[in-house]
Amino acid sequence: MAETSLFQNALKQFNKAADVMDLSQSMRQVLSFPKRELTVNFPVRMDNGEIRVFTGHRVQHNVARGPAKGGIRYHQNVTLDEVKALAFWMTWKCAVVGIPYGGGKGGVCVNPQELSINEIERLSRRYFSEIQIIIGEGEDIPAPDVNTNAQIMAWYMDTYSMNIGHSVLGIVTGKPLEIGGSKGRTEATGRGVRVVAEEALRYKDMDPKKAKVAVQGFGNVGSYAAKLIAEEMGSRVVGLSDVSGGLYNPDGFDIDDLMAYRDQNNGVIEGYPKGQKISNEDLLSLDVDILVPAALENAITEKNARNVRAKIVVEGANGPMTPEAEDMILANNIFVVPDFLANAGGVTVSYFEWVQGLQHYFWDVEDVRRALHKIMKEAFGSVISTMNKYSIDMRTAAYVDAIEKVALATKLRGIYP
Ligand SMILES: NC(=O)C1=CN([C@@H]2O[C@H](COP(=O)(O)OP(=O)(O)OC[C@H]3O[C@@H](n4cnc5c(N)ncnc54)[C@H](O)[C@@H]3O)[C@@H](O)[C@H]2O)C=CC1
Ligand SMILES: O=C(O)CCC(=O)C(=O)O
Repeated sequence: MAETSLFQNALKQFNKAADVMDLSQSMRQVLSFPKRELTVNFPVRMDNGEIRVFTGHRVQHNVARGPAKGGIRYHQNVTLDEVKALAFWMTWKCAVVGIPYGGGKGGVCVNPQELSINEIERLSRRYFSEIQIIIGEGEDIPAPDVNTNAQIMAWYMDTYSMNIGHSVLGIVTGKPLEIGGSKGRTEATGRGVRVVAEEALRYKDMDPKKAKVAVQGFGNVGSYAAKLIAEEMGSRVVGLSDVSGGLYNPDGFDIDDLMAYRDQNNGVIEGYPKGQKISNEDLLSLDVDILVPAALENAITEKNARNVRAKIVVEGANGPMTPEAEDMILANNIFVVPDFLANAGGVTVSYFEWVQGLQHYFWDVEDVRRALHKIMKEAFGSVISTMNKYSIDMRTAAYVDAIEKVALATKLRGIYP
């Protein structure tokens, strides 16, 4: 059976909102197509002296509201179709929270677990040089995503700066603090998830202190979402999982302890002693108030959607639910806070980092957190108003809010479809 295209799934979501807005066919076309798609095949010398050729992509979906912005992932399943979908969602993400960017995304088809740290450095530097023809601090600004981190951003920044001849802080975000990173960026996506999770509970008249939570994915997004939901909202995180499997503890996990364990244990939670072992499928069907899928796309499909028992799903990952699964989830009266709103905290603090880098003036962490909280809360409130105005689901409402902004920018710039 042919794999479902992630980009086609994303277009289905977009068209559902475009129908609600009665968006013209010509504007639909303008907003559907990616502006640029670059594929690069490039050689990397392995530690044993052999040369391997890797394939990477960088897609800029839309730049009507500002430079393209979005992360770069390293994963063995990266395809151009996936990167197109992820770039598409970045356009709506930046628009829904009102930061002045378009959407971009990149990826390299590689399993980084199979490479040494030196091989990853060589791959990162070569990939970044290859895509340099379309990036720039005013054109397209990459950031971390799955399996990339501050160290890799440092190599990107250094590679670009060497080629230009001086340090260019605004070329990438998610950098280490010592070379122009922003305080609060590492935790930012998880913090944004925590803000909308609390808003969703409030909207549903539920008490955060009594809420039970399950989180799929214990990387950057999942671990900080779990930590802040537990520490700041007082909710009990009873289920967690990653690529190695899941864990259940009805009393709630100590997230700092688990993060420390993961960091000493090849990046996975497998073998953590203070929890009962469960599978990733079991995790999705736990009897909790909030489920946070924060791993990869298509975690919830029509095959397992009927097992989801959470009252609220807050999508930390990009595209964790297929459109067919969402129909089933909504039919079961489960409230869904959509990905490109729920996980917009990361790009929002990336925006703060970019501004700080351009100005060479750096903020306190309290200022970063306060500004992030305000943006996330206001975007949530605005999408809820749109949802209630049109009697639509929250994802469609988030698209309506975002499409309105991008379509208006497109018209103002002189295209009149
Ligand atoms: N890092 C960021 O700032 C942002 C990331 N995202 C999205 O959040 C998601 C997670 O990204 P990060 O946390 O940055 O990646 P990461 O690489 O830090 O962590 C990914 C996590 O998912 C787990 N995982 C991988 N395959 C899995 C599977 N089949 N089942 C269960 N768990 C699995 C990994 O073990 C790891 O714990 C992705 O969809 C990403 O695009 C969205 C917004 C911003
Ligand atoms: O921080 C950024 O610029 C983008 C993060 C990202 O890739 C995402 O939000 O999916």
